[in-house]
This record gives sequence, structure tokens and C-alpha cells, in this order.
Amino acid sequence: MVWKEAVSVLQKAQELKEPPLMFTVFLASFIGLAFFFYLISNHRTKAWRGIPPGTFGWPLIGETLEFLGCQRKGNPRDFFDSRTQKYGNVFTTSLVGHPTVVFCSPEGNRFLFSNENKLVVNSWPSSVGNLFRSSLITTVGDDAKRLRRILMTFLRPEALREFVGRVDSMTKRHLAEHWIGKDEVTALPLLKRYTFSLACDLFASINNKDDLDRLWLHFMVFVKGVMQIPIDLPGTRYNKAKHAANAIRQQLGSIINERKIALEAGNASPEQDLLSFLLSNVDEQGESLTDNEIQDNILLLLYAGHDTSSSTLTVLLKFLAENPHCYEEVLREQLDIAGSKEAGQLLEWEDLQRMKYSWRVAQEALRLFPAAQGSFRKAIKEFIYDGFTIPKGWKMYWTVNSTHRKSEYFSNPETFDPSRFEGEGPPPYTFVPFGGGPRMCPGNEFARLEILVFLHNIVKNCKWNLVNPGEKVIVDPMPAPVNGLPIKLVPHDSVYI
Ligand code: HEM
Repeated sequence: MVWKEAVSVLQKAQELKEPPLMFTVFLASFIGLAFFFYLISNHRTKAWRGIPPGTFGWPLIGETLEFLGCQRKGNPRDFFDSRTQKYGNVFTTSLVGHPTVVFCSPEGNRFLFSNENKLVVNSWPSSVGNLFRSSLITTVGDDAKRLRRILMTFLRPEALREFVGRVDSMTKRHLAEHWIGKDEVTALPLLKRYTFSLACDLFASINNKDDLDRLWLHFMVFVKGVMQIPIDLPGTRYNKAKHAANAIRQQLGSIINERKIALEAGNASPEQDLLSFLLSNVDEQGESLTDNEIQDNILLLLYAGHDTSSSTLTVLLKFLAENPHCYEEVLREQLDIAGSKEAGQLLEWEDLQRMKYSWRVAQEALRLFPAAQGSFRKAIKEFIYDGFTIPKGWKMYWTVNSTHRKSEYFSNPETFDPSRFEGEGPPPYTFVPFGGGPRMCPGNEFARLEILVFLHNIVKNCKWNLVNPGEKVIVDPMPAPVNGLPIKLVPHDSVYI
């Protein structure tokens, strides 16, 4: 309320060009009120018996700035470690405007993953909800199950296997255009462009350069505004993201209309891409998704599906440059697969199943630099966890950072060691880059497909050396080397392609 009033006074003042004194008085009162609520909220955390210990921080922003600050400094764990040391594996904070209980252990992960729709439901901050509207990420219960079922018609392995060759040939084109023959490249921007183009092609057959460029520009603005405090004022990251999302929806809207006509006329295939799947598949009631639902879900998949994979591929290239013995092992595996194929024959689903070592390398990269840091749930009823009361309506957060680098679960946790994924692998609920339970990432097989196909093609072509050895990786909002990972490419003496 206080915040809304503040915003509306500021907006009015901007429109009327009122004198600065008005602002000063208002700002002073606002800061005074904020401080007052800060004291009250912290007092309440201690005094409210039964809830997990912790502090709420400042009104509205809570401890969000510290949470995001630790990520941007490259140490997302610090936020959690400092609190678990003080309060234990379950503690209270306030993130993006909500009191939030953070669960920091494999038991906490298991509890949240297995109680979806029983005690908790998925619940992202309002900034995410407002931007993604009627997509899977904002729906719960039966609505979410329905959307998930329809999206999985495209994302399940049986459907994806038909797209492996297309991904392989796109990857070869991308490498030929942007990597091969170059002395030095900056990996992250190229990989973002690679995963974005791939997603645009497979989701909506968008492959015309002008359309891609237009979408890309809007997307870059959109991505920056997603995990922000939702201050809807001109110039804020959130406000720009809202406008960018509308522009993207408009572009998708025209594509949907054209596709409907093409499908009806038999000029497009129902198995052509995600869009065709969504237009051709119906739910149990015999209804297909509305145009708005299709736009929102494609927007979500483009968002969830391109930055995550490009971030993972970038850190993967970094680790392979730093660990030449792992690179050699990946190369051996990929050359074995390449050697079993006819000249010019594209990769197939079965080839991906043989890339066992390469996938362990990718998993180890995801352990050390998970693309997604965790996600939110909301209590649909009051319940007790570990002796603490979680009030109805409160948010909860699970985080990969509570287990991925802990020596209790991973020996020498800071060492890059793909062999830890051999055999049974890590203990249950300790390695959770894709989450778990009914809300587990539905794009995990798609991500595996993109990552392995890229790896296959790049190692066949070259080795690479880091231009800035030891380049720091920050998280904003995905892990990213601060300079985008410039690398020197070293082509093989023999050509394996
Ligand atoms: C390395 C790549 C990826 C990682 C690490 C990753 C990780 C995650 C995580 C941790 C979640 C949250 C799960 C939860 O709430 O418990 C999630 C959700 C989601 N991911 Fe991914 N993801 C990746 C790639 C993809 C791709 C390629 C797509 C799409 C093709 C995708 C689509 C989604 C969607 C739609 C959700 C929301 C699911 C829901 O709310 O039910 N992700 N992902």
C-alpha cells in the first residue's frame, strides 16, 4: 500500500511538475515509514513463535538486494550459508516482497517436491506472474497439469527424437557461420544466439533473419526484467520487460494466425514445431489452447529454454578448457560416435544415449554453475515442517545452492570431477539442477539434446584456450563469465566433420 501510494505520488508529481520540496517531504516520510516497518517486521520475526528463525529485512524489498547481490558477486551460496549457520537448514527471510521460508537441505528439497498440490503450489514472484500471464509457470493444480500435458506432447523424448537431425544441421550451420575459421570468439553471446535461434526454429519455425533479429532485441530487454522488484515506472527494468513482452506476443500472434491458415490448407505439418503441436493437440475436454495461452507459453519456453542452455554450454566450455583430460575424453567419445556414422549422416536420438561421458561433464558443469538457482512455492494450508509452523499463504524457496557444493554430499565439492556421476551418482535430492516432482523442468530432455549436439560438433572441430584464465563467473540472473568467455580456437590437424 505504502509503496503504491509512493509510486502514484511520484507519477503525479512527474506529470504536474510539482516543486521539489513536495518530493523531499514525501521521500522523508516514506523513508521514515519504511524504517518503522523494518523495525516492526524484524521484531515480529523474532516474536512470532513457531515460524522458522530469520529476519524479514526491509519492507517491500526485504532481503532481496542482498539475495541478488550475492548472485551478482558470483557467490550465490553466501546468502544461504550465512543464514543456515545462524538459523539452521530452514530459515525465514523476505524476498521480492513476500515473507519466504527457505528450505536448505536434501530433506527440504524432497519435502517441497513431493508435496506439490498437497501442502504447497508453485508460486513465482508477482514480477514473473505479470510477465508470463497464463503460462505454465503461473498456473497451479489441474490447470498446470493440463498445460504441462499439452506442452509435453512436444517436449517428451518420443517427440524430440524426430528433431535431433534438425538440431544437428542447425548446429553445424551455426558453427560454420560463427566459429569455424575464427581465431578468437566470445562464447556467451554466440551461444545465446545459438540456443535462441534453435528455440525459435523448433518452437515456431522462426528462422528468417529479420524476424529473428526483431524478436532477439525484444527478448534481451525482456530477460533483464524478469527477476526484478516489480516497480512499474518508466525506465525500470521491469517496465521495459513488460513492453518487450507485449511486442513479442504481438509478433507471435501474427505467426499463430498465419499458421492456423497454413494448417487448415494443409500447407504446414502438425508435427512441424511446438506451435503446430499446440494448435493440433487438444486436452481431455477436447479443447485446444487459446491464442493467448499459446503466446504466453511460447514466451515462457523461449525464456526458460535459451538462457539456461547457453549459460550451461558457456561454463561447460570453460571447464573443458581448464580440464584438458576431460576434453580428451569427450573428444574420444564423440569421435567414436562420429566414426560409426556414414559420411554426411546426421545425429540420431540413439547417438545421444551413447554420449554418457559427455553428459556427465555437462552434469558436473550444472552442479557447479546451475543455470537456475531454485524456485518458489506457496503454502496452501498451514503445516509443520521440522517442528516449525509454515503459515498458510507464505512463500517457500528451494535452492540448488544449499546442496550442490556441500562436502557432505560431494567430496572435494569445488573440484570439477565428472566421475562423481558414474554408477548410482549423488545421493537423492542433492543434485537438483532441474528441480524435482510434478514441477520438475519439462525442458530437461530438450536441454540435454541442445547441449550434447553442440558438444559433439564443437569438439570434432577444435580445441580452445581461455583468453582470460580464471575469468570470474557471476549470476545475473544465470551464471555468466564476466567478459562473456573469450576463447582462442585451435582447429584439429585432421578434420573430423
Ligand atoms: C540447462 C538447462 C535448464 C535448466 C538447468 C533448467 C532448470 C529448471 C528449474 C530448476 C526449474 C524450476 C523447477 C521447479 O520449480 O521446481 C525449471 C522450470 C521450467 N523449465 Fe527449465 N531448465 C533448463 C532448460 C529448459 C528448457 C530448454 C526449457 C524449454 C524447452 C525449459 C522449460 C522450463 C519450464 C516451462 C519450467 C516451468 C515448469 C513449471 O512451472 O511447471 N527449461 N527449469
